[in-house]
Amino acid sequence: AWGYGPSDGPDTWAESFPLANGPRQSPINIVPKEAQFDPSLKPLKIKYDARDAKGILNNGHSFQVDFVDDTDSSTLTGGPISGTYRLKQFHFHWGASDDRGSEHTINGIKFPCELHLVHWNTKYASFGEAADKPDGLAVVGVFLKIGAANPKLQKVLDALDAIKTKGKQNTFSSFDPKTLLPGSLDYWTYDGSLTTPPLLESVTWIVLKELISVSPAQMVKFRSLLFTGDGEPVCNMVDNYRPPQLLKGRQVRASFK
Ligand SMILES: CC(C)NC[C@H](O)COc1ccc(S(N)(=O)=O)cc1
Ligand SMILES: [Zn+2]
Repeated sequence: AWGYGPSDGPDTWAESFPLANGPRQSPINIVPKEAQFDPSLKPLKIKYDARDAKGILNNGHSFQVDFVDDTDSSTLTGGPISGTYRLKQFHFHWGASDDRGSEHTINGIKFPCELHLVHWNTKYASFGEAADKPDGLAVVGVFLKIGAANPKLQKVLDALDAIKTKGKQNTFSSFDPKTLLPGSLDYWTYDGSLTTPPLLESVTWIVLKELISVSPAQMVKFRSLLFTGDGEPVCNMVDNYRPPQLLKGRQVRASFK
């Protein structure tokens, strides 16, 4: 199976997942000066209901917080997308040290961590149905930068001790991920893909310009997770990021001047 190590990492993924060399792969390096301001882009409209939070899972690649998505109670609309997209889960990517960990980069700069809020287009019946359609998914990306401890992260980080190893999951309730977002919803947007196998080219990426903070001690919590399952040789869950991919002629648009 795939991973982030020398023998199963991003450079090997094309062997089993030919989309790895496709025309709209993610992440990318964002060069703000080359992004075109698009006045037709609408403001992002994000409406989440804390009661939709369901569980937290170590999936062996990251950890994710899953949401109930059988109604339009937690949705993303506006921005570059048309129609209604429902929140399915959020997860993170991070590094072994504070100098790396994000998937998208800005002018080649890597951040220590990146948050992904994954939504699916309700014109399809489910996430699984939407996942391989060109307009199937919309992921909001948020960069985390080292600074003061972020109190909004703490509930998530405190839940990690119970899901240390691959496959472990726990209940996780009453959490509004909107509290993780920065004050400004200015964004860059481009057509891309899942950043992990199966690398499906189904994602409208919406990367926020404003960062949120995370402290070094909080980063240590992320790094306390394991890629490996109970009873397997221990492998710390770190550097679970794919590096930037070729733009291949794609336009990156900005919602702001
Ligand atoms: C093919 C479908 C049904 N299964 C996909 C699997 O759950 C993985 O889903 C995802 C969802 C989001 C991302 S990211 N890092 O681009 O936000 C990557 C994989
Ligand atoms: Zn992700």
